[in-house]
Amino acid sequence: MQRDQQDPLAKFKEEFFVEPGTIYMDGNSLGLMSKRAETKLIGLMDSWKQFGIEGWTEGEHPWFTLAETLSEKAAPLFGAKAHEVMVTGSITSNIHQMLSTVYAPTDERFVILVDELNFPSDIYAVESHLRLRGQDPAIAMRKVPSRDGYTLELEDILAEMKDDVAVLLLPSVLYRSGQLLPLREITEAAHAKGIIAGFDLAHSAGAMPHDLHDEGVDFAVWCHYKYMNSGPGGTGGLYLHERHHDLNPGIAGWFGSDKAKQFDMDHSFTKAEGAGAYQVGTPNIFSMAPLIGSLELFEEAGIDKIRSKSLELTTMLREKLAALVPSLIDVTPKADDQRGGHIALAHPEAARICKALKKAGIVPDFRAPDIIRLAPIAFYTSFEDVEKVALALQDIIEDELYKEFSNERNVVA
Ligand SMILES: Cc1ncc(COP(=O)(O)O)c(C=O)c1O
Ligand SMILES: Nc1c(O)cccc1C(=O)C[C@H](N)C(=O)O
Repeated sequence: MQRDQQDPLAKFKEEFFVEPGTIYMDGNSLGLMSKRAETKLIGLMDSWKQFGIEGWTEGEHPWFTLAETLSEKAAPLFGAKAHEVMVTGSITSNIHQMLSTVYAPTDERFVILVDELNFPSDIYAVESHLRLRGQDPAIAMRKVPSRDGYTLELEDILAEMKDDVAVLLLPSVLYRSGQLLPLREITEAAHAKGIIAGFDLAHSAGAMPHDLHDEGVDFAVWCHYKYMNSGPGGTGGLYLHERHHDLNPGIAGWFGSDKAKQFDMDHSFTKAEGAGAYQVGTPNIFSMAPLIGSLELFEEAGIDKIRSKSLELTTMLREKLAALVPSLIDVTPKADDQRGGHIALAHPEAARICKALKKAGIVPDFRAPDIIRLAPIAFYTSFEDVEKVALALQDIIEDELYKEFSNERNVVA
């Protein structure tokens, strides 16, 4: 296809292990392995083999400073200063860390604002955090309602920013519909009301550029295993605006120490400067290793080019589907600046349509109750792949090929 020939990112497909005969559209949940990720993972296992304990300070990527080195390289993807980002933890553990650090409830201001469509783990984290602080989540957690069950209105978010709200935690991109929220407007409105603004970037990290520092965002958390292809359980990330760096970590551990002091083994904690302070225990070195390779690819491809290609791929997909399969209801917002890297299609038979897609060699995912998510990934999806997916969906729905499957979800996707 001509568009593939003109695509400046087409060459990156061969950097990835794409199973022959399949089209992988689930990189919004778990990105594929790249050859460089594999090489770096093997490289770090080799340094364990070769150096033993000395691997902390020897080898191509010494483990003691690996998280800091990766954070510096990742920071530009988030529009953050190097010392505002830390590769550590998981989204959920980082939510606990950030709330334990910035949430300072008073009798007047104690509510954490989330939304009705928020990812369950974020809700569980907020509820359990509130309980630990002696708050009743039924009162101290408030949810912005959704009018249509798929998206949020800015107006409704702003309306919930009442005087008793201390912190808000919203997604950048909603995991089901793919709606991208306006982080700058939300943050500015939150600050005008004295509210700390935090975001879960799970579905925007690696899919688009961010501007966290200039937007004034207070904190953010994300994972690297989706668009950043760091592998299942790959170490996550957090951002804390430098204006908060005087705060002691709510959950402290020795890897949050000033590195020069850490091995003094002193019982008084000397906090690292910057976001490094919010690390806890020993970093999961092998769960970070793939990210060394992934970040090289991001540096070479450029996040702006990745975002443009992603928008072109998703535009093509939804235009073709609108023409070929009108019974699929595209619930992702139309405007480019209001959507992330995947598109969400609602259909009453969604669970079994996904199973039929898998039988046809296409990997989507299903999210209850009725959503098919499709994420063409700039690094490894071609325009030709997108066309094939649209045609396969047309066959599956027109010929009712999905009827050979039960309309129940699988365990994971
Ligand atoms: C928006 C969102 N938040 C949180 C999570 C869970 O994050 P983790 O399991 O890395 O803590 C996910 C995905 O699993 C997610 O999509
Ligand atoms: N984190 C995941 C996992 O550990 C297993 C399976 C899937 C996931 C996911 O990331 C799901 C994803 N956050 C979603 O948007 O549904």
